[in-house]
Amino acid sequence: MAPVVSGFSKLSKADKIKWLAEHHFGNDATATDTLVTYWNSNEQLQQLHDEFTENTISNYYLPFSVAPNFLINDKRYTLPMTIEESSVVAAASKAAKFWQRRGGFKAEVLSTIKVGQVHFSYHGNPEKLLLFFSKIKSKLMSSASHITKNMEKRGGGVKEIELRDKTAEIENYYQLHCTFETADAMGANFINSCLEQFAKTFVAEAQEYDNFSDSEKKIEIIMSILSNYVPECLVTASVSCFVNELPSTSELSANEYAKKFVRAVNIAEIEPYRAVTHNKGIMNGVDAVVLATGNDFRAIEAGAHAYASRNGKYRSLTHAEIKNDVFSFSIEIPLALGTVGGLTNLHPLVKLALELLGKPNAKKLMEITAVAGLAQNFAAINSLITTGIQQGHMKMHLMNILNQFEATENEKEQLIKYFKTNTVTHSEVVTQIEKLRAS
Ligand SMILES: CC(C)(COP(=O)([O-])OP(=O)([O-])OC[C@H]1O[C@@H](n2cnc3c(N)ncnc32)[C@H](O)[C@@H]1OP(=O)([O-])[O-])[C@@H](O)C(=O)NCCC(=O)NCCSC(=O)C[C@@](C)(O)CC(=O)[O-]
Ligand SMILES: NC(=O)C1=CN([C@@H]2O[C@H](COP(=O)(O)OP(=O)(O)OC[C@H]3O[C@@H](n4cnc5c(N)ncnc54)[C@H](O)[C@@H]3O)[C@@H](O)[C@H]2O)C=CC1
Repeated sequence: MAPVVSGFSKLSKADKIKWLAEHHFGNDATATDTLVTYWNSNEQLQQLHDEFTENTISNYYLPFSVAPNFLINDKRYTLPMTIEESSVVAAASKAAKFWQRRGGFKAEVLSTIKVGQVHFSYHGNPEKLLLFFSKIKSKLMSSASHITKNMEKRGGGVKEIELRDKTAEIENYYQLHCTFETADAMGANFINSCLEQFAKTFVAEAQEYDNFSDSEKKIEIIMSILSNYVPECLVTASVSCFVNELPSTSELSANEYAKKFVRAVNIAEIEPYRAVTHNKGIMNGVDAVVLATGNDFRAIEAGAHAYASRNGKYRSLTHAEIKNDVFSFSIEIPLALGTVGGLTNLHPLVKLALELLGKPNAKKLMEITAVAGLAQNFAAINSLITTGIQQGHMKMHLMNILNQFEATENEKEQLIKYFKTNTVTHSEVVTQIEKLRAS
C-alpha cells in the first residue's frame, strides 16, 4: 500500500512521477516510460494541457474523429466526434448519409433558460420572510450588476428570482430559485458568481431588517450553486420520410420496418431497463460531440438522464410514429452547451472542432448535438431490429481485438479478409489467430 503523502500537489511533475514509480510500480521503468511517451514534444502545448487540471502527469488520448454528410436545417455539416467506443462514428455517419437523401434533420432550440439556487435555513415566520424577500428582490438583482452587466449586453443575465418554501420536505429549508440566460456560455461560473452575490446580499439585508426577530435575522446559507437540471434549456431534432423510403429487405418490408422501429421506441418509452440502454446509445452521439467541442459532458449526462425521468419514470428521450404513411422520429433533450468559456477557446482541437462546424453559437451547437444523438439512436435501432447490434459493432471492434493480441500486419490482413464473410465474436477471433499462428 502506498504511504500517505503530504504536499504531493507541490511536487514537480518529474517528482510526482518518481513518487508514483516508487510507491505504485516498484520502480519499474515501464510505467514512467508509458507516461512520458504520451507527453507532447511541443513544450508550450504540453504546458497548456498540464494546466487544464491538477496533478497532471501525462496526456490521455481519445480519438478525434469526424462524421460527414449531416444535413441539418438545410446546411451540411461534418461533425467532430471524440469517443473511445468503436462503431459509434460509423453509425452516426451511416445515419447521416441515409437521412441526407431524405431531407436531412430539422432542429430547433425551444428555450435556453438555466437555473441556480441559493439553499438556506430560516427559523421564523414564513410570511415575514416572503415580505422581506419582496422588499429586497430588486436590491438582490442590482447587487450582482457588476457581474451581469456584460452578460446583459449580450442579451443574457438574471431572468427571475423566486423564494421557494421547502419546509414541507426539510424543516426550515428555503431556496432562492433563480433563472438565467447565459448567451453563448454554458454559464456555470457566471451563475455561481451571481448566486454567491445574492446569498451575501440576502444575509446582509436580513441582518438590517427591523421586522425580523434576532433569530429570524440569522439566515444560514447552506450553499449557492447552479443546477445541472435544465428542463428549460431544451432542443428538439427530427427526421421524417414516407414509409416506403425506409430500408427494406426480402424479409422485412419498409412498412414492417417502420412498425418494428416504432415498437422498439415504444418499448423504451415504457420499460426503464430498455430505456437506459436506448438513451445510452443517444448519449454515444451527444457525448462525442460534447467532448470534441470542449463542453462539460458530466453536466450534459446528469441533465439528460434527469429529464428522461421527469415524469417519475425513466423513459426514452426519442419518440417515433407513423401517421398518414409518414414515418417521423424525434428527440427532445436538455443541452446546456457553450461555445465560449471553459476549454472552448483554449484547447487547440476544440477550437478546430468549432471551426469545422462553422463557429456555431451555443444555440446552433445545441441543435447539432441533439442531431448527433438522434442519428446515433436511429443507427442503433436500425441495427437492433434488422441484423442485431453485434454484426456491425463487432465488425468495427475487430481491429481492437486484433490489437489486443498484437496481430502483425500480415495477420490483420488475413483475418480482416476472413471476417468479411464470417461473424466476428471475440472467441472466433482468438480461434482464428491461434490457427494462423499454429500453421
Ligand atoms: C457499424 C455500422 C455503421 C456498419 O454498417 P454497414 O451497413 O455494414 O456499413 P457499410 O460498410 O455498408 O457502410 C455504410 C456507411 O456506414 C458508415 N461506415 C461504415 N463503416 C465505417 C467505418 N469503418 N468508418 C466510418 N464510417 C463507416 C459510412 O457512412 C458508410 O458509408 P460510406 O462512407 O462508405 O459512404 C452499422 O452496423 C451500425 O450503424 N451499427 C450500429 C452501431 C452502434 O450503434 N454502435 C454503438 C455501440 S453499441 C451501444 O453502445 C449502444 C446500444 C446499441 O446498445 C444502444 C441501443 O441499444 O439502443
Ligand atoms: N455544476 C457544473 O456544471 C459546474 C461546471 N463548471 C465548469 O464551468 C465551466 C463553464 O462555465 P462558464 O461560466 O460557461 O465559463 P467561463 O467561466 O469560462 O465563463 C464564460 C464567460 O465568457 C464571457 N463571454 C464572452 N463572450 C460571451 C458570449 N457571447 N456569451 C456568453 N458569455 C460570453 C462571459 O463573461 C462568461 O461569463 C465549464 O468548464 C464547467 O465544467 C464549474 C462549476 C460547476
